Amino acid sequence: MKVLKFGGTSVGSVDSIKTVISILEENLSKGERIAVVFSAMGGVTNRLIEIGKMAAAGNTEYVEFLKGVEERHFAVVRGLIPVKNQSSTFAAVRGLFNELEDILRGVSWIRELSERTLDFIMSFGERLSTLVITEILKSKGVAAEFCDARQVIRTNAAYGMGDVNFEITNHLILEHFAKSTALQCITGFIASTAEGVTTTLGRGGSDYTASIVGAALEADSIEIWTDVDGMMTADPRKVANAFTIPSISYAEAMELSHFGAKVIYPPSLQPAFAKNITLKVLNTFNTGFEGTYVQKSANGKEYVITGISSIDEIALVNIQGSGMIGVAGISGRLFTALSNNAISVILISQASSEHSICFSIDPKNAQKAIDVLEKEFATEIGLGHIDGISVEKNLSIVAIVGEGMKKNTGISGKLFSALGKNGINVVATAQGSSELNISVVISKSDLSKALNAIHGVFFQSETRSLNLFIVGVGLIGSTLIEQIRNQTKFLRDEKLLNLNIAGLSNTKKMLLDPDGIKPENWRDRVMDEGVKTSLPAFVQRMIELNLPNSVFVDCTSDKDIVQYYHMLLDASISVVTPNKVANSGSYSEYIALQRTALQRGVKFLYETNVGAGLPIINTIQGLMASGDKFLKIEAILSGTLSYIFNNFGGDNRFVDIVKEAKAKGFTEPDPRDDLSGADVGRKILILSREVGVPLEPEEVKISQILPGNCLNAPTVDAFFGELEISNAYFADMQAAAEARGEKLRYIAALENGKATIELKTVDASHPFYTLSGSDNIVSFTTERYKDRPLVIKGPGAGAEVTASGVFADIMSISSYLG
Ligand SMILES: NC(=O)C1=CN([C@@H]2O[C@H](COP(=O)(O)OP(=O)(O)OC[C@H]3O[C@@H](n4cnc5c(N)ncnc54)[C@H](OP(=O)(O)O)[C@@H]3O)[C@@H](O)[C@H]2O)C=CC1
Ligand SMILES: N[C@@H](CC=O)C(=O)O
Ligand code: NA
Repeated sequence: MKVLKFGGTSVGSVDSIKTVISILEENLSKGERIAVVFSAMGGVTNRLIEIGKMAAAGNTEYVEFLKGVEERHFAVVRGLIPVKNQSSTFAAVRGLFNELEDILRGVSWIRELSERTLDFIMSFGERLSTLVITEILKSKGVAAEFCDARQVIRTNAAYGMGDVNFEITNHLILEHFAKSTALQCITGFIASTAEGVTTTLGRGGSDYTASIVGAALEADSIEIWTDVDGMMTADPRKVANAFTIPSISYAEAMELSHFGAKVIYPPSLQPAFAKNITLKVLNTFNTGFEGTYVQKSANGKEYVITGISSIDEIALVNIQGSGMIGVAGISGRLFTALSNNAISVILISQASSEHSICFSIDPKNAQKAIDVLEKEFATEIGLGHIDGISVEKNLSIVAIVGEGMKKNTGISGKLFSALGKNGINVVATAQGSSELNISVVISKSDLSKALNAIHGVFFQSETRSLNLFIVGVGLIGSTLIEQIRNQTKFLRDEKLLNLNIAGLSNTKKMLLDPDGIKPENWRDRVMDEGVKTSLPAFVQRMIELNLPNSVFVDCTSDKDIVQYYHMLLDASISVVTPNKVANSGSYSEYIALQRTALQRGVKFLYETNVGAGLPIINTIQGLMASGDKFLKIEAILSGTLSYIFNNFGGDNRFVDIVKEAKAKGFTEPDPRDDLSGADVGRKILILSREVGVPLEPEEVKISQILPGNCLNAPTVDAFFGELEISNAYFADMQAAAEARGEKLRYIAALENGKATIELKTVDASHPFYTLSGSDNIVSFTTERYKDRPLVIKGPGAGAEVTASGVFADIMSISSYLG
């Protein structure tokens, strides 16, 4: 025996009822014994309540509303019953509406709508839908019978939420089913008292009916047909990656649905659970969907948690005071006072210090709770034993649920770290000792971010998203976007990672789109949809969007942008940048950024500040963390100058080689920064700071390679002009070195706390002699690398290597976020 239940949407239209009929026919064709429970047509119950209230208020417009409800039922009769059989059903439906009209007239006359009357009015919803569908089945030759649940389900007279008398009910159901083998079409939601007065079953009503009938008949299974694909790992409206849970235990279903998952209302399924009956949640609108199985214990769990749920809006009440410590009975009085005033408590948290108790409630009850508690504890407040009672609003609860928590450690760690890394403050937390649920109270504005971040870390075989906001789409920025484009499939398939470009900007236009800007058409979109650039607006919008796993990527060489780093890190947004400005300003600024990132638990990564993609900063940070001491650094840190000195000579003009370096993407946006030594100066300064030498920019001693006329050129064009006329200056320098069998090298060094940059000539015995292209080389002498220094060498400038270094920083944030 199987009991099927179809909800309001499933019986809400001609088309959906057609599907319902075919599902029933298919079951019958297999020879399976089934019974079926129907809800009222979607929206009808609410409409009937509204109509009842209108009538009670003397508003005669209810008559029109009622006509609408009648018409919906007539439309189903017309649509699904052959014309020759329609009249008897029309008559039966009309009969019910006549009865309803009489009652409503009575309500409007006496202007009173008791719970008892309302139950009776509501009962028409299920009676009508079930009557019509029974007639449709009969017209198709199915041996179907209308079963008015008021004949078989007995409750007390608690109108609105009748308390079922199972002993009598079970007996009545068994007796009823013994009488006939026809398909019983049962009205959901309704019941009656022993005196025959109509009652309803409260929340989850028709599910409850199915559960009561299924349990009484000891059915093999109960199928709850809804309009969604079963129970999901999270609310799909809030978490795009949410997916269907294939199997879930009764207890988990209880926990999940308590917090928002409205697909089923498990308390109403208790009778079926008590008899160990398997419940399947299926989708009338997707009959291929296999369903969520709800059973005593779930099978084959792939993840440690089963789902995440939330309550969007709660208020947190806090009561605290030193007089509460060690005093028995405070919480007893507190919760009794609340319960006496019908204030339901959603979550409770008390630390072992007993200094405070906080609990969350529906915000509607907040003021009432304060009044009640101030009255209850008036004496203690007067004596100063209790400081007072405060309420915080605009909060939400997020709960992770799953029986896997019992067996696995580190779950709460994972939860809190996902929240922490996304800068989400946990206001309160509670975990039951059943270890089935960990709940956290957070700010409502962080709800969506929290749900997505948590879903990402717990359901990792689902693709996670990193949201990138890239400012600067010049050489490096656009190369980065191209690399992202080429790696999209690999990252998605192999790393389950989606790099979502949620914002882009250059100096003219900016575009933010949380749904993503595709790397395939970003130029067109920025051009067409972008608005005038405003960095403050870009940053503000980013913070407002509050997307989880956000990363700000600064691919400019702008000075002003740096002031936003703090704000971003403070908002728990990681920053990745090849821009050296922030780290080469004052030491206090450098250290402040490091601290903010550390405090906020986010990342500030800038590997490409020195040696482009070469792993220089990471190497230093690794050595420093493990306790090595740096004794000396010697390095060639300019890709541009390296390229120039490796290629200048012979017939080549100096200015042409500089232009080549620029064309190859080695130079700074302003090549004077490279040739003036400023760029190398910034790099050795950053390296000094990384190894623990707190230098200021002016302490780096830079010796110039440029003659004064070039150095002072006011514009880039003028600079190239001066280079043209200074060719002999550079040619002589190069020739003199060559004559000695040596090469020109612009070498930065840090030793004894002093940073210097000098143009030197090196002979073939020097490790810096054999460089080519835009090579950088760094030699670290440390306590551990004393006899033979640690050397890192390779191309240290260029679009591809720099963009890939930025990419690597982004990837390391993705692994950090987990
Ligand atoms: N080239 C290399 O090998 C290496 C470069 N770097 C660093 O990479 C960074 C980028 O260099 P590169 O790509 O060559 O520079 P580009 O000049 O090619 O690009 C800079 C981009 O930043 C944009 N931009 C500048 N200021 C702002 C602002 N205030 N708001 C919005 N957008 C802005 C520019 O917009 P618009 O197009 O409108 O001008 C442009 O899109 C620099 O900091 C550089 O030092 C680091 C290591 C190696
Ligand atoms: N312009 C720089 C690029 C890397 O920082 C260089 O030439 O090294
Ligand atoms: Na680097």
